[in-house]
Amino acid sequence: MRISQAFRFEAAHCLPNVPATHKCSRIHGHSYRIEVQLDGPVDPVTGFVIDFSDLEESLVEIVNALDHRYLNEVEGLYNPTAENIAVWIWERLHRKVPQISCVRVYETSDAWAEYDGR
Ligand SMILES: Nc1nc2c(c(=O)[nH]1)N=C([C@H](O)[C@H](O)COP(=O)(O)OP(=O)(O)OP(=O)(O)O)CN2
Repeated sequence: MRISQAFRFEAAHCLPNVPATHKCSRIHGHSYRIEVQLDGPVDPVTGFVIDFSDLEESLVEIVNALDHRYLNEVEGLYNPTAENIAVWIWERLHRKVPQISCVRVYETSDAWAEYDGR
């Protein structure tokens, strides 16, 4: 069974490794949407893969570390592309919730990066 939970955060960033002429070399903001997906068996008693509330609790620390921040200053996010944010979230969440199968980061409503640990 596959389940998913989404959360949002607002943050500013710039991309330090693009040319100075690239628009993303300047500080700008995004309303990020993150989708976390989990794969696992359904517990026959609860009917859950995992309780959404427990997953939400595991996400609180991660959201607090990102929400209303300048992402380049967050430890481990010197170059905060959508790809690198997906890996950053995966690494922190996977320690707490080993059933996660992928993390998807929407930087805009049209563009996302997805990481599944590979
Ligand atoms: N592969 C990636 N490419 C880009 C990333 C990224 O994280 N991974 N990030 C950016 C910038 O952060 C940029 O702000 C996003 O650019 P864009 O998709 O063009 O978004 P806009 O809202 O500025 O879109 P408009 O179409 O100009 O309105 C760039 N590339």
